[in-house]
Amino acid sequence: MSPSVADHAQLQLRGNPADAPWIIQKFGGTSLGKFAQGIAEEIVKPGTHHHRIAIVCSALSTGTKAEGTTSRLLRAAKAAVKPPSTEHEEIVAALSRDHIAAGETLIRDAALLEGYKASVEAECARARSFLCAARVLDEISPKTRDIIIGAGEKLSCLFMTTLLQDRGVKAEYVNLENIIHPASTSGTVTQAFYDDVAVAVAERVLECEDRVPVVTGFFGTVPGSLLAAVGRGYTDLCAALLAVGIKAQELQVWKEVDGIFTADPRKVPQAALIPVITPEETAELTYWGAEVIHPFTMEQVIAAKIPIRVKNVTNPGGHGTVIFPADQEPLEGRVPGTPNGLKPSGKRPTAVTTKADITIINVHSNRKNVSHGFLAGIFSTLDFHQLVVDLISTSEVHVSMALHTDTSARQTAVQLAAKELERWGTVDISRGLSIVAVVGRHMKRMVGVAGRMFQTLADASVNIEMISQGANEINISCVVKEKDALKAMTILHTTLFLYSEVEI
Ligand SMILES: Nc1ncnc2c1ncn2[C@@H]1O[C@H](COP(=O)(O)OP(=O)(O)O)[C@@H](O)[C@H]1O
Ligand SMILES: N[C@@H](CC(=O)OP(=O)(O)O)C(=O)O
Repeated sequence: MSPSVADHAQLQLRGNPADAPWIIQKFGGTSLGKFAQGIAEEIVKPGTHHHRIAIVCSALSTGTKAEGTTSRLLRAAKAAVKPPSTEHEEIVAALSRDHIAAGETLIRDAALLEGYKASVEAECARARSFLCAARVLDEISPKTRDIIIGAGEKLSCLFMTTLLQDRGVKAEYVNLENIIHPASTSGTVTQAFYDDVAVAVAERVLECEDRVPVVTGFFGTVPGSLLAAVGRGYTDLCAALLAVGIKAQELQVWKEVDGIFTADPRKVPQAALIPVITPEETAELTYWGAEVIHPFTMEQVIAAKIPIRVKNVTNPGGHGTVIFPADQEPLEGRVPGTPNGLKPSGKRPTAVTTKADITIINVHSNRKNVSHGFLAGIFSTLDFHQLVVDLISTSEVHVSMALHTDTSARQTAVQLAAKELERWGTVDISRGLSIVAVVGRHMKRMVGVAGRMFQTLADASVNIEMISQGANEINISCVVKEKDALKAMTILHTTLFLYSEVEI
């Protein structure tokens, strides 16, 4: 029997080449919202020439993450249990409209478009039914909230699957909503749990055969809840688990920057792209404000000796930044595209970064208490208020702590904690501060970085409120007034990154 027109069209589609190495590509919400066409035509499709590609998608955002689908679904979940608000219904209707509009703009094939629209409507109807159930029950469990936010990744993957098919790629929608067995969703999140998820996700992806898997970065209701256990940015972790389970050659995290820079390129135009960086340095940078990658992601992938490459959706030909330990060989041969191997030259700090919304709490002991209970008492108070200390500097009778107070809840918690801390002595609070951190693995063997850092800030009349060096010796941080942070970062970048240091 000769193939039908539809079969013929299917035969023309490009799929994954048999037995080629796997590359996992993770796309964030804003990249998908703004560059879906480029991702399909210039990244995924050409990727299948030499590799098997699986893509992991986050939920669409057209502007900032705060206005994106996940944030809107979280708002809907809140509104559902706050009658008489009908905001949840309006949000779901708007999400349906937005996803259908995205499809109408880019999907050319009428039949594919119709099928896509029906799937969007079905998915939105399902989200609506969970929200209505929450309204009736007058409560929303963490698991229900997980299911509701998961609709975001399902919608974006339905969109990307159809778009890829429309552009001649054999693609398969892979919904991981039920990938975790219900029996394992009680208890706590352990490494063994992540190992099981990695295996299950890889098995599901292998079922796609030559079709390019389009995988929901949402991977089901994890023990406790996804938001509590992993937090926002969980699609990075999902991509990491897939890369580990399938033994990928590389995990690519696609951003709207060329990779990791010596400073935030939006703020410091002279910042340079870092070709290779270690996971420890990346973790420090991420912690101090460079929003590059979810920290758990690195742990999982690096333990499996798989390099991570950060690349730019608007510059697919760029080398990007490879994250890999300096002293290891990757699982699958050399890291492709790193001419100097994994050991970049130059004995300078790697990067400088800042973190805003910092508050310092100073506690001066009244010496009426024995010093051994002093620190324990302070930390139990902070723990009670769920406050995390970013930096600490201490003597026997004086403690300064820098805390991230980016939400009004945290600001209130600091206020309450400070009141309670008065039992230990005099307490004062300084607000409106930023952390400035210099990070680099070579700093362990360099003399003079700290000296030059503080001299540079003094020369620029930047007042330093607090100083701290990380125990791993690859970061030196200080706290400055928020209004001085950009000046501090720029001047440190210019001074510390221009001169080589003396190695000891
Ligand atoms: N050292 C750094 N290198 C690269 N990006 C950085 C750095 N510090 C801060 N950033 C910022 O992190 C963001 C990461 O890229 P983006 O694609 O916008 O993130 P996401 O996909 O997580 O929304 C960029 O906006 C960039 O300005
Ligand atoms: N969509 C989810 C998960 C995620 O990973 O997001 P992104 O990849 O866009 O940072 C969120 O907004 O938290």
